[in-house]
Parts: sequence; C-alpha cells; structure tokens
Amino acid sequence: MLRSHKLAKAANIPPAGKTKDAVVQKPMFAKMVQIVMRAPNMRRADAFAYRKYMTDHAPFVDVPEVGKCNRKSAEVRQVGNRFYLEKNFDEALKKYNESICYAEAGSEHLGTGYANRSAIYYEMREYEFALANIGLAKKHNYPEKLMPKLLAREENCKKKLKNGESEGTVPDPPMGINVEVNPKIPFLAKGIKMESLPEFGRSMMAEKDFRAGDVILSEKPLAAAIDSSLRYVDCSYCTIVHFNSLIPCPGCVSFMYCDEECRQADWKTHRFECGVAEKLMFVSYGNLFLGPRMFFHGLSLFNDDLKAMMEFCESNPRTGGKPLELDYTNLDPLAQFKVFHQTKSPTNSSVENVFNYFSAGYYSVFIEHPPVKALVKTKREQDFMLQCFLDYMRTASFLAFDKWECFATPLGLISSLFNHSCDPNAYAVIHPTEIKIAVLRPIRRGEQICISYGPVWWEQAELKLADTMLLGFECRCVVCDPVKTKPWRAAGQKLPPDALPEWGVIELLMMNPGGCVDAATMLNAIRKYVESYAYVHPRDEFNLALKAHQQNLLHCFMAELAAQQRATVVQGLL
Ligand SMILES: C[S@@+](CC[C@H](N)C(=O)[O-])C[C@H]1O[C@@H](n2cnc3c(N)ncnc32)[C@H](O)[C@@H]1O
Repeated sequence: MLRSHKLAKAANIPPAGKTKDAVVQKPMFAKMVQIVMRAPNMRRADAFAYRKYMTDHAPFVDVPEVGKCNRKSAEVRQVGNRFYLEKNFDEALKKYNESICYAEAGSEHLGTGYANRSAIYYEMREYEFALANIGLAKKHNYPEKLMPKLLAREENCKKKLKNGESEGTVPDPPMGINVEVNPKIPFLAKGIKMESLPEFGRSMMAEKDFRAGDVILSEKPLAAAIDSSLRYVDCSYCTIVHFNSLIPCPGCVSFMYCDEECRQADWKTHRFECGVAEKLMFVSYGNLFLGPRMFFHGLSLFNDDLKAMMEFCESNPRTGGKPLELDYTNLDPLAQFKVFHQTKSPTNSSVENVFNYFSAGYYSVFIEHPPVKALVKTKREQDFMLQCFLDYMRTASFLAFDKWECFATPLGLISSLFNHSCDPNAYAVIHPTEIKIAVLRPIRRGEQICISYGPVWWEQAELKLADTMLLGFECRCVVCDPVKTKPWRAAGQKLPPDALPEWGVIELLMMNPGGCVDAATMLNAIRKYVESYAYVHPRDEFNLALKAHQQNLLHCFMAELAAQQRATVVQGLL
C-alpha cells in the first residue's frame, strides 16, 4: 500500500494542487535525484547495481553517529520550555522527548525532562500521565533542590484522582470484538474467509451477514516502522503516540518507546540498529524501513542462525502466504514470519526503483555495523541480506496497513488481506498495539469486506477517486470501475420521509457531544439508523449517516485507546 504521492512528497515533488512549501525535503531522496541526474542509467538499476555505486562512493551515507549529550539535552529542553509558556503542549512534549532521548544516563537532565512533561500533563488534566512522569523524574536524578515542587504536584495529582477527576481508565463503550470469533484466530470474527479474486488478489469474504458496528478484527501487528520525522512522537515498536509520554533507548538518540515492555520487545530488532541509528534516520522513510526491520525480525526468530534462515527462504519461493491457515491460539512467531516471507507481491510497481535504491542504502549502513558484520560474512550471505531487504520492503509496502498521510506503519498479516474500496463497508483504525476493523454498513453473506486506504467517495468529492498515483494501484472498486458503477448506483432506494426526523434527533445529539447521552448510546443510535436505512445506500442522502458512523467509530476507538493507555500507566504506578 505504498502511496507514491508520499514518495513524491519526500522527494519534494508537490502533489497536484499543492504548493512546494507544503512538502518536506528528505535527504536520501535528494541523493537519489542527484544520482539519477548524474547517471541516468541508474534509473533502471537494480539493488545490486546501486550497492556497487554506493560501495564505489563509500561512505555513501556519510552521517556521523550522535551519542547522548547533556548540553544538547538542555538546549532542546529550553526550546520545549518556550513552547510550554506559549501553551503549545504538543510541540513542548516533542521537545521534552527529544531532550530526554539526548540526556546522559545518570544525569539530572533525564529527571528534569520527565518532570517538565509532568507539568504539561497536569495542565492537560491527564493526572495518570503526570504521576507516571513524576515517578520517572524521581527515579532519574531529579534535582533535590527542586523536589518540593515536584512532590507538591504529585500530591495534587493524587487528590484530583481521588476526587474522581480522571479522564477515564475504563473504555466506554468497550470496542473489542463483539461477535463470535474464529476458533483458530481469536482476534478475527467467525465467518470470514480468504479467497483469491482475479481483480483484487487475496481478499476477505463474508460467509455470513455482519451488522453495522460489529468489530470484526483486533490484530496485533507482526512488526512496525515509523518515519524518522516521528522519532520523538511515536513508539518505535508499536507506533502509538502514547500521549507523547515515551522513554528513550539507552543506547541511541533516535528510538523511543511507550514503556519498558515495548523497549524490550523491540530490542530483538533494534540491537542491529542501535549504533547506526543516525545513519538509518537519514535513510528512513516510513514503511520502507520495514524492509530491513523484517529481515532482522526474521533473523532473531531463527536465533541469529543465518544459514538456517537462508535455507528456509531459498527453498520456499514466494508463491503466496496463507495467514488464515495458522493456528493463532498457540502462536508461533516464526510460522508467522514464514507466511510473511512467502507472500507474493508485485515486482513491477511504479516505485520499484525506489525500493532498489533504498534497500541498497540501508545495506550500505548495516554492512559496516559490527553486530551485522559478525553474522553476515560471506558474499552469498551479503547478497542474501540485500535481496531480503528488497523483497521485504516490497512486501511490507504492499501489505502494511498504512493509512493515507500516515507515516507510522504497523504490519498485520490478517488486516493486510482487506482490500481497498472507495465505497468501503468496513472501517479500520490503528489502535494501542492492534489494528482494529469495524463494520461500517451492513455486510451480506458472500460480499467482499473492504476498508478504505484513503479516499472514500462520500468524503473526497473533489478528488479523482481512482487516482493510481494516490493508491499505488489501479482501483477496481464499484466507484472506480465504470462497468460496476451503474448497477451499484442504481441499487440505492429512496429514503422514506419518516427517516428524516429520526436523523434530525441524531444530528442534534451529535451537536452536543458529551451532553445528555453517553458515547455508547450515541454509537448505538447511529448504528441502528445505518442498519435500518442501509437499503438507501449509495444514494447521497445516506452519506451523512455513513460519515457520522465512521467518525463515531473513530472517536470510540480513540477514546478506548486513551482509557487503556491511562489504565496501563496506572498499572505501572502500583
Ligand atoms: C494490502 S494488499 C491487500 C491484499 C492483496 N489483495 C493480496 O493479494 O495480498 C493491497 C493490494 O491489494 C490490491 N488491491 C487492494 N484493493 C484493490 C482495489 N480496490 N482494486 C484493485 N486492487 C486492489 C492491490 O494490488 C494492492 O496493492
């Protein structure tokens, strides 16, 4: 699901209708443009030719590694303080995160960064997060002379929570799977199968009816990657923002995590990155980073036995993975990796040259890194690593749940089977450490279950929906395929007059969020309306209901996430 417009963005090529100021320059893309201009034959180069070019021009990624540094930590914190005074809490938190990441072990700067974050959470009325950060500050050398102020804040937070002033630690409504589950895949609804369709490839089909609001998937990603621009915002392991309350990797200044659990889980992969993190950040671009991350993820699962990994990979061609055949009640992560490895992905994408160039770019960094050098020694092993970077980058870009304009990419084997439609009947969100999918409008037995990777016809009137540039493939959905559009449009029946007052009540309630009805009642009201009048779809008069349902699902999923995050933080305080 690689969005070529995002690549254009990185290369500083504005998408149609946007000015150049709106886009970000990415140094690795700038290098690629230079090479292709200097040596136009490189436009069709494969990863091995790029590797040769990079070796001939070594060091190709000539970026010094940066260590922990208290001076830098203090400087960045000052910038954060300015944002804090302006009450720009988001920017202040990002700067405090960066400051924390730079702070040297055992220094006061670490404690001060956490304490400053706690002040922001206090003002945001996020008392659980304030307390968690006060705890971190106390653990990490917060200066004694400032301690009374911190302790007073701690007391105030406790009082507030005792008075019931929490923003909530129990999701209401709970947004977990609310239908019978597949006995072998407890995070997927029963009654969904995978089928290969000529126009779409692997597809998810309903074997029974589903109702609007049914939560049908809640999958933990196999792996994830974030763009370098998010390194002080998102957890590098699960990609979640976590209210910007992150802890640093002790070894580098570019990887941060929600908590100790994420940090330890990521170490299996990050141990190969730590030490070359700055170079990787120079190369890093969203889901492309999943290429090398998946290679090291696999290598770890093979217990660093590169020979065993090569043996498996070379004797198992990419004939197509079947993730629904695994038994997830007794999950074997290596079996999951093997399915990922066997996934068939297109090798003729319009961004194939980008994959070739970036896999060689990552290779040029990793191959000089001692922990990698120690394992990847012979020419054959080195070629294998480069080939894996390329293949996995391609597969991950094809599969990853990567919503439009989103630079954090969790990869789930089952969520990635849901195809796109500009008229989706399901809705997907990235959740704490899960990818969740809910039914948007009733789905009948035999229908394909589709989410939207970005464009939705009722939202994007000004966009050309079948924009291959945006999606990265030619969309064959009912909106975009002219053969299907006419019968699809004709299927909608008129909205009965008595539906209007019913909708009027819902609209009134929506205008007053948090007013006289709670989120669960609101969700139910919209869901019921969508169920009752789904036969009107796809007539325009039904669009408001679909839009409201989608917004409400997002709201409820996000509220659930926030409540779960507060609850996790409270657990850590006990
Ligand atoms: C995340 S994968 C979905 C699973 C995929 N069908 C498979 O076989 O693995 C995304 C890819 O599925 C195909 N696809 C998804 N939605 C499509 C659509 N609306 N029209 C045509 N192809 C689609 C495209 O090849 C796209 O790159």
